[in-house]
Amino acid sequence: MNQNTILSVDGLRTHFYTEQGVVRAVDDISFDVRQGEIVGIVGESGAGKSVATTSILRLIEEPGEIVAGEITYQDTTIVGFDERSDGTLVPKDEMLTNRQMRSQVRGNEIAIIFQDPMESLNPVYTVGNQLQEFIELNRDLSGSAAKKEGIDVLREVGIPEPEARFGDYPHEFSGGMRQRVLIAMALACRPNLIIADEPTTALDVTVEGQILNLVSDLQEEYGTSFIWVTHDMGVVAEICDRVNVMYLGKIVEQGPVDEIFYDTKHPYTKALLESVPRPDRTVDELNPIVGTMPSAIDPPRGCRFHTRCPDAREACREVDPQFVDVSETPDTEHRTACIKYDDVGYWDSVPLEHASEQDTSYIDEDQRPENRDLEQTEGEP
Ligand SMILES: Nc1ncnc2c1ncn2[C@@H]1O[C@H](COP(=O)(O)OP(=O)(O)OP(=O)(O)O)[C@@H](O)[C@H]1O
Ligand code: NI
Repeated sequence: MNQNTILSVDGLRTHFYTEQGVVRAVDDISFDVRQGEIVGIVGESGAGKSVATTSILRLIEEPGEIVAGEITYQDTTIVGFDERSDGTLVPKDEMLTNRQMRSQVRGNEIAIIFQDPMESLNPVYTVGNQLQEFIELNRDLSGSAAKKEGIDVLREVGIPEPEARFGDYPHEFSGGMRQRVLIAMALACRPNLIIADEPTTALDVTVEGQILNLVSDLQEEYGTSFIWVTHDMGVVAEICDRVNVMYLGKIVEQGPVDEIFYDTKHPYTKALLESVPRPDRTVDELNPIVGTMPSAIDPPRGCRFHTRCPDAREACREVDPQFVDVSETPDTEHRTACIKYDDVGYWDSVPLEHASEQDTSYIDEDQRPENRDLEQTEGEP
């Protein structure tokens, strides 16, 4: 572990016990966050990004459950299990209670900003009212001091005439301004870590750019760490220092942003990069990722991405890829879970054929639509 690590997530699994089966939303992920950096979690819809971040705050609700792993924030155990002699896992004694999570961690140490500000802001109270109450609850300030702090923080996130806007209701703010209010609220408690779950997805590109600039500035000024959740590699390029690429409950690649962009290892990361606009490419060069993500209830065996992977081979259906270090230098910490880099039979194995959008790799070779020919039907009655 790096000495500046403030949060470490190790082997986290969060599952949902539904009538349809067990949803393996987060299925053994490990990553960390260091002081003052912005760490991205990127992936398509349903990859498990939000479940991962809500697990960190222990906000997972029924039928969901954190079933394994450790989450450590500074010296405190947010999640941890001891193994009994019969193999069952029991929560560790030192694990924070729900009450401690509420009073010591959420809000004042770790704050979260959600995608939809209207869900986090109460429409019947003024923005100033909510901000002031939040500050009074979480900091040692009351009355006019809390109000002054609220106005200051609104000014800081770039809300013009904050004194006047303090008495406005949430609906009187534009989408971008509401998002700034949420950032103000998160900042008002001076947290050490802010988790932002797609906070700019609903905004137009210009406003998104302004918010990202604001976050970069604040991050520099306060040294706050961020976990930034997004499906957009462009956003990752703009603000993140390191990134975790998630696919179907797993992290498939992690490392410094430059490495991930210019020395991409995992085929899924490559596909994600090719599917979003980049300043160095024209729109014509965009390639959407073929197919849809399989269900997290019954994920594919072997590598979970093999059903859509352009590089998949037979071995990818069998071997569960381990996270391997692909760093060129000792301190880069670039890892990926793809058997190409793990020398476990990939190169000797036969490429899988992907029939356009539909995955037929589970069908016997000679039964695939493209291989069925007259010779085979001859033997039939
Ligand atoms: N309450 C729940 N009950 C059952 N399954 C759930 C629940 N919440 C999430 N899931 C499942 O967990 C998986 C991961 O969901 P999650 O919301 O973390 O994805 P995401 O990466 O955040 O996607 P998006 O980009 O759309 O926000 C999905 O298969 C989702 O259906
Ligand atoms: Ni989400």
